[in-house]
Amino acid sequence: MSYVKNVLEQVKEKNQSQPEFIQAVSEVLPTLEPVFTKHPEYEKAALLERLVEPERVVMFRVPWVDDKGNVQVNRGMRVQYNSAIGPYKGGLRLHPSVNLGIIKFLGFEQVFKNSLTGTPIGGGKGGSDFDPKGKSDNEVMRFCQAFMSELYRHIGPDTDVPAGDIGVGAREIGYLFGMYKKLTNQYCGILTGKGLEYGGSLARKEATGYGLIYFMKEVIEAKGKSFKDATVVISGSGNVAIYATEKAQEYGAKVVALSDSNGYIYDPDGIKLDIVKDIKEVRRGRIKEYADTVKGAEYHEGCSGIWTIKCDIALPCATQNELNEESAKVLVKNGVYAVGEGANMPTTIEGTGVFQSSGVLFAPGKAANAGGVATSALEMSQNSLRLPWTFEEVDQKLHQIMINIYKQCEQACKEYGCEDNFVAGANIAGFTKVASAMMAQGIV
Ligand SMILES: NC(=O)C1=CN([C@@H]2O[C@H](COP(=O)(O)OP(=O)(O)OC[C@H]3O[C@@H](n4cnc5c(N)ncnc54)[C@H](O)[C@@H]3O)[C@@H](O)[C@H]2O)C=CC1
Ligand SMILES: O=C(O)CCC(=O)C(=O)O
Repeated sequence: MSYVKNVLEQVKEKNQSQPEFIQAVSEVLPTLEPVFTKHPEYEKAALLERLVEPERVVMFRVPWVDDKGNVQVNRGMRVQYNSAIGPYKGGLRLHPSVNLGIIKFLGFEQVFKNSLTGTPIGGGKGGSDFDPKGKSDNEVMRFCQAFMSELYRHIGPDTDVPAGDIGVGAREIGYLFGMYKKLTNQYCGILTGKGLEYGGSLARKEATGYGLIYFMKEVIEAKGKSFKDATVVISGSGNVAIYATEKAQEYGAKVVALSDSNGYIYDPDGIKLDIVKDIKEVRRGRIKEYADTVKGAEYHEGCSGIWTIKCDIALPCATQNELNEESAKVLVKNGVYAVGEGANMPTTIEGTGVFQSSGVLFAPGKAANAGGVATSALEMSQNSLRLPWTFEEVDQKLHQIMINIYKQCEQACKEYGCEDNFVAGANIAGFTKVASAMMAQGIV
């Protein structure tokens, strides 16, 4: 058995109750075989055994009091995965499904993604099984304060810089920042995705969605295709989905569907984004309300039906494993030619296999959605400089970073003979830099 296969077997053995983590590692490791063949010294340094194990996992209780005066207890965690190329960096997720295996899969992905951005950030991820849905602002604030009252001792602007993810937006970042400042008496860039009034960066809110479209533009234009007049289906209706829709529309695409965890909307005339923003960003409502407002739009219960809509480009931007083998086959049958992951690991391994074997251009999340964390790194730079950049400056840097990520993936594919396999390209390109840094830093 090869070294890589052996390590993968160990990961499966040791983490049996963490299916998402095993899935993420199983997607990455086999694609790294040729790198290990080229670098036998990595095996001697047990590089892979060290890479798959987080440097540190912190798990803690989060007690808070709800509006009725009842004490609630959630579980909080932060996985500080790898700091070879910079301080740990990655979002916080608040969702009832959060568990250690999910946060580990996200942290593992983040290591490669952050490396691809070309900025000096290591990988981490955190969160809690707290469900912000249906909670009052005061309850969310008390939860965030309780969460930070433990987390603050493990993070720092040069140690670990969290940000948002599912369920964590500007409101939550504000409450977390306020508590960190109170506890430490320090005003610093401890979180990214901050409000513009207190150290946030212009274009961070838009960055993941815009970055996805910038990346996909490179992918499809290399094959003579364009967003102009393309029919696009996007799942989710949160931060990533909304701004992917905005940029795709700006490039002339017709986005015909969006979803949330209850169901999806189909608007054959093209989604009216101002209505979605009002529902989701202002009123925190359900996507169903769109069909109540817009004539000719349909609402369907259930999430996976969105993939039965005929489209040229599909962009899963909601959550992990939302696009399975069966849905992938339907998309292929309906003529999809490109799929770009705005979410983290939204496609199952089998679904990815269907796209790849059908010649569909498939862009994995760790490359395609890296624009968010890349812009977080730009926010950190602005915080260190104590100077804000204009929207245009940040957006232009983001665009260039996404082009560079595309080029790195393409280059790795060429070098290792896996042309157009962006999964392998992204894994190899992301891994190479982290591996060199780990080798240079000795056995730590
Ligand atoms: N916000 C960011 O900067 C980045 C986010 N991501 C990833 O993008 C994905 C979405 O994150 P955000 O937009 O930030 O979160 P969000 O909380 O703003 O939105 C998530 C959306 O997905 C929907 N959703 C949840 N489960 C669903 C399901 N099973 N089917 C359909 N819709 C579902 C929710 O209703 C919500 O509309 C996640 O996988 C996240 O890890 C990746 C890179 C950066
Ligand atoms: O901006 C960040 O630090 C976090 C982004 C994130 O969580 C992700 O890339 O999945």
